[in-house]
Amino acid sequence: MARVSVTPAAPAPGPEPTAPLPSPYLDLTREAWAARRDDQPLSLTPDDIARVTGLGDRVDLHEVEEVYLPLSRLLAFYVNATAGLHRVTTDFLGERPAKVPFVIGVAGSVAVGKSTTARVLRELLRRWPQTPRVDLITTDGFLWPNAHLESRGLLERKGFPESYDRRGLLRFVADVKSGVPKVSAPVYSHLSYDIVPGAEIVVDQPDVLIVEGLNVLQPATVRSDRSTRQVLSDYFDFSVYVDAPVDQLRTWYVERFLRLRETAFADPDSYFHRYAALTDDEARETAGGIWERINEPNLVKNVLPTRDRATLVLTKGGDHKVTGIRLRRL
Ligand SMILES: Nc1ncnc2c1ncn2[C@@H]1O[C@H](COP(=O)(O)OP(=O)(O)O)[C@@H](O)[C@H]1O
Ligand SMILES: CC(C)(COP(=O)(O)O)[C@@H](O)C(=O)NCCC(=O)O
Repeated sequence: MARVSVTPAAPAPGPEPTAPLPSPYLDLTREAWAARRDDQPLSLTPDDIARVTGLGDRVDLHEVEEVYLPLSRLLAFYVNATAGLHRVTTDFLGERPAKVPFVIGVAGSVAVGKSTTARVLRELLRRWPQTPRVDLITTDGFLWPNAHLESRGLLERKGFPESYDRRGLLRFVADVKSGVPKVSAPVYSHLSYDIVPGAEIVVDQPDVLIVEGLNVLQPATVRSDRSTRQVLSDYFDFSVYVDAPVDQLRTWYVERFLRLRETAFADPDSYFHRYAALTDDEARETAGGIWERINEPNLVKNVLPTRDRATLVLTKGGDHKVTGIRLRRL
């Protein structure tokens, strides 16, 4: 009888199944990133910078030159490349080319500097010849009104995914992306701490739409029938996550609260007018309490887990200076 000898199969080539996956990101130092500016002249004056920053804080000019200008250069390349992709798709389909806005999401914690980043990017992108019309919306406009939140026990959950009209937000971005003219969004007021009845912001076929908010990179939730929903980031061509250590974020939140006490809260119409009379210690305690009850749990549970979905992560150290940049390349 013939003897059958069985040789053990050679191990499959490639890494062990348990080996870590390659990182989709390239990590750049601030210096390496700044060099990517490639002699692009700075097109913002100190007055322009002052205009785009919140609460009277100035964004350092070097910061704009070394971090945000190279980012706007990369974005200008992406805008051109994405327009090229649309052209080949419409050619393939035999359709007439239509103008499609380039959509950028800006995510991160409360107080990390999302609004400031988004406003600086808007000013820089407006200066590139292919993107003169840049619109910016913040997702707080899609928070449910206080009365609705209160009736569902969600007033202490402002900023959590369930506190937003997610369908309304998705429809808004989908409409803008598909070229619908004059798409309107509701408006939130930090003064009244509520949606402003009847107010709206209208977005009319811009070259670029920046969508800034805590939860813009939220993944799809699975429905009971196991189908997944569309999500906002399906409509993003690029996304930025602004990151900083949690302790630092708490400090920025409390500092901003102390400044608001002297500015916005001092207004008798402010929802938080009662905070204007707090002493420094009381204000620190109140702000720390809001941070610990609402903003930090939301950061840890809902916002931070979305960081790895961003195209680019800007990591900040103290003074809001960007210390490192991660760019998705896979
Ligand atoms: N790049 C920056 N340089 C200096 N200050 C900044 C910078 N980014 C944000 N800030 C300040 O930090 C605070 C929080 O920024 P903001 O953009 O309002 O945060 P968010 O929109 O994430 O809540 C504000 O007082 C703002 O002026
Ligand atoms: C309005 C916010 C939910 C941020 O909303 P976003 O624009 O990121 O959608 C947040 O700034 C906020 O007010 N949070 C409630 C707790 C607090 O007062 O800090």
